[in-house]
Parts: sequence; C-alpha cells; structure tokens
Amino acid sequence: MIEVNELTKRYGRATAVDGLGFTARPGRVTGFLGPNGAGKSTTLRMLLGLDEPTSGTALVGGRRFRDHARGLRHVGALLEAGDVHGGRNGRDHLRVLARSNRIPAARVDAVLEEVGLAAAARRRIGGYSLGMRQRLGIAAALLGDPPVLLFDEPLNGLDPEGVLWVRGLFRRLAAEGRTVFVSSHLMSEMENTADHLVVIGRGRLIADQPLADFAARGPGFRVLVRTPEPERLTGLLTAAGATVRSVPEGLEAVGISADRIGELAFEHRVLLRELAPRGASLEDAFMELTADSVEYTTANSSQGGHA
Ligand SMILES: Nc1ncnc2c1ncn2[C@@H]1O[C@H](COP(=O)(O)OP(=O)(O)OP(=O)(O)O)[C@@H](O)[C@H]1O
Repeated sequence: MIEVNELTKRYGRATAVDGLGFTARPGRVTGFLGPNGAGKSTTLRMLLGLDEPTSGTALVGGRRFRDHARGLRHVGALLEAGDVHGGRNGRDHLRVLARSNRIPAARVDAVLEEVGLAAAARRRIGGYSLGMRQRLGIAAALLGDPPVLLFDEPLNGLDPEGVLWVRGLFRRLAAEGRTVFVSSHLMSEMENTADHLVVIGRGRLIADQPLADFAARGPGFRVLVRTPEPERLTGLLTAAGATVRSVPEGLEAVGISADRIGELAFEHRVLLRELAPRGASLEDAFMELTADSVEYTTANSSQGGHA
C-alpha cells in the first residue's frame, strides 16, 4: 500500500505539493493525474526517497522508501525514461541493476522477454527508440518482482500496440495483488488503464475515487433510470444528494453515479429496468475540476471555458 499523509514540499517560496493525502491500495491500478506542474513527479520522488518532504509523510508498505532494506525488490519504479547509460546495452544495464540489488541474474532475461526487448537486449541503449527506452524502464521496475510499482508517464513514446501492451501488463500486475500507481497528465491515457483515480492540481488533492464516480462529477453528466416505482426511487436519490426530474424515457438523475443508483436500488429493493449513464466524459470532468490548477492557459482554450 502507498500512503501519503499531509505531504508538503516547498522549493523556496514555491509550493510544489501542498498538504496532499491519499492511499493507493493493492489489487488495482490507481491513476495519478494532474495537469503539468501539479506536483506528480515531486510526489513520486518523495515516495522513492529521492526528495525529502518539507513536512508530512510518503510511505510505501508502512515505511519510508529508504527504510526498506530490499530496495528494488520492494518497490519498482519507472521515472523519466532516458535516464540511463546510452553506451551500455539493455541487458548489461539490467544486469548492473540486478547485481546491485542482489536480484538473481536470471530475472534479467525474464523481464527482457516480458517487455518484448529480448531481441534488442544486446543493442546499445543509445540507439533505442523512446518506446524501447520506456520498455527498458518498465523492465527495470519489474526486475525485483516487487509488490508495489510506480510508473511516471509510462505511455510516453509508446505506439498504439505498446499502449495496449502496457495496459494489459498493468491489469495483470494488479490482478496479481500488486499496488500499481501510474502518473499521467492526460485523462485519455487513464480512461482505459486505471480503476481508481487520485487527481491533483497545484499540489492539492482534487479527487480520490473510482473512475465512474469521477466521471459523474463532470458537467453534463446524468443517469437515465427506468423503474416501475419512480416516486420511491426519486425519494431515495434525492436523499442521497441527487437532483431528479421526470423525462419521457423515465427519470433523469444529476449529481450521482450510475453505480451508486444501482447500489441504492439494490439496498431498498427497487426494481430497475434501465440504468444508463449519459454524457459521461472523464475528460470533461478532468477539465472542469482542474481548470483552476492549470499553469499555462492559451487564449483559445480559455474562451471555451476550460483551461
Ligand atoms: N527542484 C525544483 N526546484 C524548484 N521548483 C520545482 C522543482 N521541482 C519541481 N518544481 C516545481 O514544482 C511544481 C510541481 O512540479 P512537478 O514536476 O512535480 O509537476 P508534475 O505534476 O510532475 O508536472 P508534469 O506533468 O509537467 O511532469 C512545478 O511548478 C515545478 O516548477
């Protein structure tokens, strides 16, 4: 588990991370999302002990990274790609990492195979494409077979086939019971990757919730419901904070997710004949909720209401 509590990082007068708190749990892919400059990399660096918090804590498995004797075997991480010795070949790069972390050398070939780099393993990293470097970085993260994995912008530079592969890999790692924490500044990358979202802006927490619930916070989101008991359901949804109106097809609820409506109906034994989210756009929700946190706004985009 990753636990961040009251985490703050200041650089001089600039506050990169501001009282941040969230938890990333095992068994699911948690997307760590925020516009450029939101503080994602700074948070990841503190989780990995590469930066000291000004205050607060960033713990992995209940401890600070540097208190873990087993390093890479406890947490695997992909930080910025390209941060490797270009003159070495991919295999040697991983062998050095394995040796210094006391990881059996056999793991090197296993992870090269796993990320699809076996054929390029003896080529110089300097000649790798950006996508190949990302794969090598992912191989390094997997080397120690760790229960917690952190990936900073892992889809950068990958072609569509590579993106699909990474998504499948993350799903599998989560299904194995690992904690998979993935940062991105693009909601479109998270849409088919993460189960759960931690969204930040200007170093502060904006959302920490399942993907479907986050989408429900966007403008224009509503859920169409058909039930033989519209009055009863309206009462339940209104009590849960939703706004409900009658439309020709049934009821239209705003301010509540389809999942929540399903749960309420189940708890109160109200029969549903249709439950359909409409206008659900994660992208719209992300734009709306982070609009005030965007560092650079272009004239055109601000005219549209979103930054
Ligand atoms: N070493 C540093 N010294 C001064 N300011 C810094 C330093 N590192 C980060 N910052 C500032 O802290 C803020 C957060 O930066 P950070 O790189 O963590 O954001 P990010 O969410 O990872 O952004 P991106 O998506 O662009 O990578 C930015 O305003 C950045 O300029």
